Amino acid sequence: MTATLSLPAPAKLNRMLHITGQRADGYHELQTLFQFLDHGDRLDFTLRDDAAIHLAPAIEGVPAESNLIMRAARLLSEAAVARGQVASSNDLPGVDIRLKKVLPMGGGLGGGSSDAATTLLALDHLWKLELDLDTLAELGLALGADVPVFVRGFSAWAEGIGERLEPAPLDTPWFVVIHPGIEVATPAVFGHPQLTRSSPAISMARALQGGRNDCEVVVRTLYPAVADALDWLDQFGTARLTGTGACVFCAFDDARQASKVLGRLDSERPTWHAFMARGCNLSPLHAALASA
Ligand SMILES: C[C@](O)(CO)[C@H](O)COP(=O)(O)OP(=O)(O)OC[C@H]1O[C@@H](n2ccc(N)nc2=O)[C@H](O)[C@@H]1O
Ligand SMILES: Nc1ncnc2c1ncn2[C@@H]1O[C@H](COP(=O)(O)OP(=O)(O)OP(=O)(O)O)[C@@H](O)[C@H]1O
Repeated sequence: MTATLSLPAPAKLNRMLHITGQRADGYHELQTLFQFLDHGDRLDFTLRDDAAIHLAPAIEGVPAESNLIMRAARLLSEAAVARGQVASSNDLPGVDIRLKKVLPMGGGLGGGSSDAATTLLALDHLWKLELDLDTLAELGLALGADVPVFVRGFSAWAEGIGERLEPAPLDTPWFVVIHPGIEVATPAVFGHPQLTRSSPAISMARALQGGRNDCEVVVRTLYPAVADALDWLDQFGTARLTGTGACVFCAFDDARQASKVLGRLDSERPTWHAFMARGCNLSPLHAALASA
């Protein structure tokens, strides 16, 4: 009998995001609070009798070899070879990976990064490599700045480019998340001359009291649809951008309030995609793996 490991790849929100500097290689130094949502993609992993790695269905516009899932699988198999755990990647069993894509791409919800982290942890488990989370997070960082937090699996205060992580005791409200139907190019935002790059560094305790997203001003200018979504959601509380957008979110004390706002969206802005989800401080991926 072939066993399938079915795991979530949750979304993240940046509850706040300050840009405190820029490194010599062009990457920006951030201070951000990451929190997971109980909403995201799902990946099924089934071992094969040969050594091939297959992913289906394909994501339109993303060639298989550029898909972060395939890149994560290859990176992990190369690491197993480099560490002498197997002589060649052909000695590892192949795997069929099925992706149920739920999260919008270029949405600031970290979907691709989360898929990559789920793949690293799933294949580490199925290939019985037993790499520790430090090693997997370091491998993940090579795939994207947001991968380490998904590998580690706890809500976090992040510094550096997102790789220095400390657990953060965040509240766990319900969120309404709106995707205004456009894709934001992260490099266009980080490359913009008007981006704030010199916010003073603050403590995590201060950030937990509330903060802004420094990308918001530039994203509002470049993408009027995002500005519209922020302004609409601001009627109900404090609307924020996650990452570099395009998604915006607002926190609510209970599910009833969140669902009322979703109802208003249906009638007032039927072309936007939106969902509600609960914030969680332990990643649903780690919760699922603990019982795998
Ligand atoms: C904005 C955040 O979503 C916050 O969580 C992330 O920092 C972005 O992470 P990501 O989408 O995984 O981004 P990456 O794929 O690593 O980087 C995309 C591009 O954005 C720019 N970039 C990204 C992250 C960062 N801290 N500084 C940057 O300047 C770089 O030009 C980079 O080439
Ligand atoms: N498995 C994947 N899922 C989504 N995007 C992928 C995947 N693999 C590669 N990509 C590429 O990565 C890009 C960014 O996708 P992603 O969904 O991670 O954006 P994002 O939510 O804005 O991420 P972040 O919050 O990390 O900036 C996509 O436009 C796509 O070209």
